Amino acid sequence: MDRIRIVGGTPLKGTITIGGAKNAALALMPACLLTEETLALSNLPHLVDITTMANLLAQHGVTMALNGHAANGGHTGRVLELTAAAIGNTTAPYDLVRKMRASVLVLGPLLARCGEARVSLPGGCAIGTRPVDLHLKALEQMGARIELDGGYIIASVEGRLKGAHIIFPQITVGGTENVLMAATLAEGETVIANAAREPEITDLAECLVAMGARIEGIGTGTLKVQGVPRLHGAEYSVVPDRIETGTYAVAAAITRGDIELVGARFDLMESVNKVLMECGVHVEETPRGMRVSADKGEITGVDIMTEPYPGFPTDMQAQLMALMSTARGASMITETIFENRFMHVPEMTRMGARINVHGSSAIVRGAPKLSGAQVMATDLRASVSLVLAALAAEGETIVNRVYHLDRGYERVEEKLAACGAKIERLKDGAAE
Ligand SMILES: CC(=O)N[C@H]1[C@@H](OP(=O)(O)OP(=O)(O)OC[C@H]2O[C@@H](n3ccc(=O)[nH]c3=O)[C@H](O)[C@@H]2O)O[C@H](CO)[C@@H](O)[C@@H]1O
Ligand SMILES: C=C(OP(=O)(O)O)C(=O)O
Repeated sequence: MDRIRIVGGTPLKGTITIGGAKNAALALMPACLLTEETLALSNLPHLVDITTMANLLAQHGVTMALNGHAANGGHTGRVLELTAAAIGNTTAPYDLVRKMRASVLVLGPLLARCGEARVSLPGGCAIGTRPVDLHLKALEQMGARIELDGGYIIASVEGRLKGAHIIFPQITVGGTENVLMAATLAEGETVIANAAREPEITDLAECLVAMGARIEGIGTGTLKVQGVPRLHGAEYSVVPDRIETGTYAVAAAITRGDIELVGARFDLMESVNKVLMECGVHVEETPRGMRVSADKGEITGVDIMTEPYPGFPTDMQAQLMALMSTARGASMITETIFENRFMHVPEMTRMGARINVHGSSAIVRGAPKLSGAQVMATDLRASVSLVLAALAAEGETIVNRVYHLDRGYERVEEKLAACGAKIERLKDGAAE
């Protein structure tokens, strides 16, 4: 298994280009199942999770053409044409779903288009149990019959799904996406109240509108969808990744460097930027994106609580914890979305970070210095938080189990090395 070797201590300086958002792309790709025409997605990131979703869609009968790297509004990224002319298979098998939980996003579209779907239940993962009960209850409200059998969700509906008034008891990003896609082809009006407002949902809703869906309230907590009998093809560009942006913003801050994040959407970064500025990081919008810099010794501890958008994202919690580990003073980081998202703590502690976890909160006391160590990555954002800590640490760090990182970060070592980081990938079997 590949590992990453980092020798820390260099302030990072330069530019990093931000790619398309993994979590937007993973919702946009299954939307192709809603029409027999072609959905062309540009600014698609080159990530393992995207390949997994492409493999899943291919076995449902989707044909795909990848049109290489294309310039797209200043961003780089690939264009993928997805055509679900005929859906030959409505089963999403365990082997693909277990690799990536977002696979469950084929459920709503398959049910709406084909009247049936058999989707493996995604299991829990390192960050929590992550049930999909709210997705299923909402689809049942829309007239679907749902049974669980042999680890599979078996869903069917006679005729079309029916519009319904859905009130999510808890904000769910995936649940909102599944129901939103299903509702576009349902009979009548669906209201989704307490809908998630993440920019990735706005991206999905705008793409669905480009495909002929009728959706009101985009970007708000109440989505109103008038179902239509069919959708058509469209061309759509994936929104830049706000979590990748935030991660590299922390790379600039933690190394007390200066990086311009080209292609970043400044307007989507409000909660993250507010925290960065509160702890003394300089953040400014530039014509090409945003610039993040920090001076030596300047960062102070701040308290953070993760919340649904527009609050501080759980997907940035581990990265901020790495930064707080190098800050002056203490900070309290409270995780409210997932019950087990502090898996990075013991590994950061091995690098000299001073962190105590009490239930859903972690108290971080800034350490005078972090030191390089062998560490193990447990999930995607935990992995990158260890890379960030390593960039600031004295000496050498080896991050093991790098495959988590490749799920969500494109060419991470190349992007960081271009800003002066001493970082290399040790290929499976290579000497340390
Ligand atoms: C591919 C993708 O976009 N992943 C993101 C998505 O995950 P995902 O869509 O899985 O996250 P949700 O917003 O659904 O989960 C939020 C919370 O609700 C709970 N829940 C959710 C659904 C359900 O039916 N029942 C239930 O109890 C979950 O266990 C979790 O505690 O949003 C998360 C929250 O911003 C992000 O961290 C993930 O990166
Ligand atoms: C938790 C994440 O992804 P997923 O929902 O695919 O596990 C993430 O992107 O941080």
